[in-house]
Amino acid sequence: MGATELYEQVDGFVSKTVFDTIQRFRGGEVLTQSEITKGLPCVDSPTPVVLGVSSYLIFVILGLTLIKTLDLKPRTKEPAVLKLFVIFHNFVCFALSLYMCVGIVIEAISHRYSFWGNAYNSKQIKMGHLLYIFYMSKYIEFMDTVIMILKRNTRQISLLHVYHHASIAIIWWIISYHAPGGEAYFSAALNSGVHVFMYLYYLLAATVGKNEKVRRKYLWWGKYLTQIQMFQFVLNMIQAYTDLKFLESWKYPRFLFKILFYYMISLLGLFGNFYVQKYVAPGPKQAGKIKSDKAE
Ligand SMILES: CC(C)(COP(=O)(O)OP(=O)(O)OC[C@H]1O[C@@H](n2cnc3c(N)ncnc32)[C@H](O)[C@@H]1OP(=O)(O)O)[C@@H](O)C(=O)NCCC(=O)NCCSC(=O)CC(=O)O
Repeated sequence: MGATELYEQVDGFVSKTVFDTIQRFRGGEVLTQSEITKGLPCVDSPTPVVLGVSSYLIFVILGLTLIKTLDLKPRTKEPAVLKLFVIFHNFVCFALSLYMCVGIVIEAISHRYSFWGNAYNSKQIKMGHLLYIFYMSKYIEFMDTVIMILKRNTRQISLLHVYHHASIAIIWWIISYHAPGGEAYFSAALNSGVHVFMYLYYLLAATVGKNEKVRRKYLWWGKYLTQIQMFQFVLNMIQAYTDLKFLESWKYPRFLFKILFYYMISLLGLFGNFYVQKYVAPGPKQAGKIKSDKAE
């Protein structure tokens, strides 16, 4: 059997399983594809995202196993090529996030969107394309975990991190496939905005090195960044709740609000735990201190 036939067989199986599962979850309603994203790479079928996330998870398991088996400690000084790659990756993600945030906000204003309560409109092609780019950016973000593994920073490869990176790609595949516009604009604009600061933080962290004094000088705001990330999840949760209660069902698919609501609860729980472990549990003197210093 050739590679193409094998892919077709896998695609048939994955597509049937995914579409059947979503249909069951929606009480029998079939998941139709948006005209806007038809034919774009990685969206017509769930197979690319399922294979992408599966490969990502296998890579993480293999990476962690290798680090554990060889008893590798976090690098005290990484090779120059790795440092340059990390800086490049963060700069790309920073610039892309800025582009997506500004682009989505401009589109929302030009279509006279309200803060919440917006209907999906299959004629708003540019908005659909921006949300599709947002979905594709989730593949680029897999590189965050590759960086963590190459740096052997196992403390960073948490359940929170891996769960977030794996699940968000699947959720945004569903949105890109079915309803890339309307109420989804809010999560994408907000998250891109938050990611502008998150990748600026990581860019600075990668640039300033490991000296704790220098880090305190440039990265003191990490704690506030985590608070902003959590506030973002609260806003998404309130949006999902109010839309579930008050939004007419023809405007935006209700099952996506259900997913958003429970997903935000899970992220808030995991981030709450992260916040306590990193900024509260170590005691006030340690707040903001980078844990990796302990590993050196
Ligand atoms: C302040 C945070 C942004 C990051 O917390 P961290 O504990 O990871 O931060 P830290 O201070 O240890 O980060 C510094 C270390 O990260 C390395 N580093 C640099 N660039 C990186 C990148 N792109 N991905 C992962 N690590 C990276 C630096 O070289 C440095 O390593 P060294 O110390 O070796 O020199 C936090 O709020 C947060 O998000 N925590 C959750 C962890 C996480 O996975 N977040 C991202 C996905 S969740 C997400 O994205 C939610 C959202 O949508 O908002």
